[in-house]
Amino acid sequence: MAELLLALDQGTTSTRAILFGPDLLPRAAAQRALPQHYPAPAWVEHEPEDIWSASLAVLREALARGGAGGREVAGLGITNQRETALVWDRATGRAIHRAIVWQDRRTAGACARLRGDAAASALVAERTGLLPDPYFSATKLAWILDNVAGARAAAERGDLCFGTVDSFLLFRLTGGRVHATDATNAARTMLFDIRRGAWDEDLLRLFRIPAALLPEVRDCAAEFGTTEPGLLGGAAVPVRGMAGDQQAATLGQACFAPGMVKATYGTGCFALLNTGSVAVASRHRLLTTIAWQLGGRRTYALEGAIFAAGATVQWLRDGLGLIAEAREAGELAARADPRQAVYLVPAFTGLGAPWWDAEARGALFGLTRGTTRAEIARAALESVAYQTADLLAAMEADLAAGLPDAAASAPERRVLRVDGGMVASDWTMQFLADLLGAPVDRPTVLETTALGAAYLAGVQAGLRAGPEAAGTHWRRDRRFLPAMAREEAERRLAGWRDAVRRTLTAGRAGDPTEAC
Ligand SMILES: Nc1ncnc2c1ncn2[C@@H]1O[C@H](COP(=O)(O)OP(=O)(O)O)[C@@H](O)[C@H]1O
Ligand SMILES: O=P(O)(O)OC[C@H](O)CO
Repeated sequence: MAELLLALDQGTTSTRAILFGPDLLPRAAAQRALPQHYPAPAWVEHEPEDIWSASLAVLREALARGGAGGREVAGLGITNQRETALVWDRATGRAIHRAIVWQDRRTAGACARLRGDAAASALVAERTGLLPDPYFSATKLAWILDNVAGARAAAERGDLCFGTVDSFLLFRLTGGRVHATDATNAARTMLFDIRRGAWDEDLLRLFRIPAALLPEVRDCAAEFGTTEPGLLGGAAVPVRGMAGDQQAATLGQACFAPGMVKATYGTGCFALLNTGSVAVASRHRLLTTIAWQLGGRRTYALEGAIFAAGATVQWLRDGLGLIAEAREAGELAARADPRQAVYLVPAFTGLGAPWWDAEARGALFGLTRGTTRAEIARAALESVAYQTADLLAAMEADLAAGLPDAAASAPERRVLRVDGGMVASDWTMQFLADLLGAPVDRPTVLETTALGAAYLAGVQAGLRAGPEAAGTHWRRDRRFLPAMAREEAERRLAGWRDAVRRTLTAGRAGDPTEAC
């Protein structure tokens, strides 16, 4: 009987496939690194054929390692790096340009002009819940249409397809039969009305995007078609789940109730707070996004993105040479002099939410002759917790203003569920709990993104109950409880906010709860 669930997690730096049992416990996995291309400063591209070949390879490998054939798979769930834009030929499936990655800043000028236009900015915010920023797909797509010879005319004739990575992979897996995406990925394009759940004609006009390019938008758990029989284990595997990676992680963390929040600590950090059926408009420069769409009903989230989380540890290792391996950062931090107040503001590529200061650059404060690599390592790990505290403070303020019931009535809201490579650091997780004054829960399955995709496929296959049902697949590995006195935590937070204020470019305040 087909009861296995296969998840494909196509991320920015790697592509993973995990085969899960019907109990949602991982059985086998495979992974490939994804080459990055930097053709100009601040440009980041991926080769579409690399994305495709790595995806196919890891799917086949995970099946082989799990000793399973395609026939035993009840559903494949696809989850992906979000916003990254691809355009391909509808007849051949060949991309007409490399994928323009979410980190790519080539359209910063166009976005700055848009931000200068109050009516256009308001339209973007109101319809999409986003801010005019190169991060999102719309201006990347427009760039491809304007810079690849003949692309715009071909798009208008309906000869081309646009999609995020999920949509591209689905098209390839189904042999070009299905051009579709899901609501969470559509929500990151800056072309989608998140309240109506439909592509928005005003935005298509604003960004000059022909509607003929766009994929059909489906629920996150849906019939997305079947894979070509020759591709996976000799069978046509049904694709039954799809979600952007941070939304999939929110499902993997079972943050099903309004007020529940998860943070994923990889290179950067993405925190999502479930706001239920209400799309809360942020007054603190957080994003409003679709958490998932099931049975045609949308659940929304507030999202905050931090650009440098694990990246600060990579900097300690590769930039400064202070450590040889990531895990040494925690050991070093534990030996730091507790009397020294050293702060690192890791604005290596500017600061994300709630500041959105692209021009700010990193800074170290509080150095003395007694400062050693231990205090710097501690400041680097602490910076991740301080930034999380800023995000959560902004979320709390938005929630209180936009959803007072959830703010008051969700006891789980005070617990932060964490995942991603960096949560291996017990030292950092303990400091996070200390600073937040709230429990921090680390689950047993840390691959929450793949877990979320498998969960969606399982719901569609009828093997799992949907989020409304009682019970959960989530299991705790460890809870970190706050052990620091509140006054001490507040004193440290005040020191951090002073450091941020001194790092921000002129005219910005250093208090994350000040409305914009
Ligand atoms: N024990 C550890 N302590 C601190 N940071 C760690 C530890 N292990 C891994 N990391 C950090 O976690 C990040 C990798 O996490 P991962 O979830 O794989 O990221 P991504 O998906 O963004 O590539 C790296 O930036 C690494 O520096
Ligand atoms: O691929 P990741 O894990 O770095 O996630 C990227 C995000 O989806 C970008 O929005």
